[in-house]
Amino acid sequence: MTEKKTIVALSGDGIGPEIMAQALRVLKVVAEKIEFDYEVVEKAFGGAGIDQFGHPLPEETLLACQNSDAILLAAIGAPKYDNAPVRAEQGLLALRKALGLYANIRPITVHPALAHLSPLKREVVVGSDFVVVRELTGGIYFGEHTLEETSARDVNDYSAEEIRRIIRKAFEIARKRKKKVTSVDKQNVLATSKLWRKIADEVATEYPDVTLEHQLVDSCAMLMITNPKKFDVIVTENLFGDILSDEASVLPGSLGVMPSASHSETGPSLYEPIHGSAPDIAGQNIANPVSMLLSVAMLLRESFDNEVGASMIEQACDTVMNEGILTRDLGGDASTSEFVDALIKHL
Ligand SMILES: NC(=O)C1=CN([C@@H]2O[C@H](COP(=O)(O)OP(=O)(O)OC[C@H]3O[C@@H](n4cnc5c(N)ncnc54)[C@H](O)[C@@H]3O)[C@@H](O)[C@H]2O)C=CC1
Ligand SMILES: CC(C)CC(=O)C(=O)O
Ligand SMILES: [Mg+2]
Repeated sequence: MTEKKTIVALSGDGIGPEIMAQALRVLKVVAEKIEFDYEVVEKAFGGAGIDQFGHPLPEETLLACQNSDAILLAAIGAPKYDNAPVRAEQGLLALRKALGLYANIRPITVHPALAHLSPLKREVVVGSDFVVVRELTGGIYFGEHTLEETSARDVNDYSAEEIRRIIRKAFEIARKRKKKVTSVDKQNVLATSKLWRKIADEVATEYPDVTLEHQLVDSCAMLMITNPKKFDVIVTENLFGDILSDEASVLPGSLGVMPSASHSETGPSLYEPIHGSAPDIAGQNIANPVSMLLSVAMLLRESFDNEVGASMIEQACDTVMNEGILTRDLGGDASTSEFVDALIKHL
């Protein structure tokens, strides 16, 4: 008998609880088929943490995450917490830091049968298949922030070691793919980027089988939607990775189909859609659950080495979308739960 695994579920805010409920429904069905023994521990986080405990990362939530085998997060943040003494987003940054989740992996693929869902030309998107490796626990999001009446300051800080480990991670991923790393920076202006580029060149010598190219972030943003097939693994700092990966969602057609995994050096990994809590559509059962479902697939594959369960979910998502059952963000009229009802029939 295999040991029971503990998955912490952080539903958070906005569409978070709706898409988490559907993800757990799917996980239950898949787990029965693949004989995956697990328990779900649900904890308050983000705005929900502020409501219940006065803090976006309550102590018991952090403890449960630290003691888990994997963490599934939906999304946090809502306008009502924007002027709270501690914002919901601070809980997310604090959790990433506390768990040492330095490597955020955001895969982007466009299935040929689903290329029509992209606003971009078919010949541009078909065959796009790359990964954004975003540094997640350093940079400007974690530097000092000062806000005064007539001035403001945010510090962008990176140590050589922080850069080295994320670049190495990108090379390791590239080694198992098309063996190309594009390191994205703004070294024509920023000191942090000059260090970033130097370390990337150093790390490249450890991986003679992988090609390294450098790209400035502004032109990278353009290339990502004019020539996305040129990319295999993009590695970049926290802020740039945040922005570029949301931009990349234009390729498959919606933020609602974009999953991610965040890894530390030793502890549990966290899986979450790249999108936020979408307050504009919360509570209506119309959010696209695919990003959340694909995050569950990544969890099964990467934390539990369960390729069968992961592929089952991924293929079912593709099949249902290919049948034209789509949520509104992709031009359809299926509700969140109708999409998942259809998906469960394909499992
Ligand atoms: N990891 C997280 O929990 C993140 C939280 N946030 C927070 O989310 C809140 C809202 O931020 P926004 O800038 O509006 O970004 P957002 O990603 O929540 O929404 C941007 C747009 O995409 C749509 N969208 C997002 N996910 C969707 C889905 N699954 N299905 C269909 N449409 C979807 C939304 O309706 C909205 O029009 C803020 O408080 C922000 O700080 C933002 C990004 C990540
Ligand atoms: C609080 C933000 C850094 C969340 C976000 O936009 C993200 O991680 O993609
Ligand atoms: Mg983001």
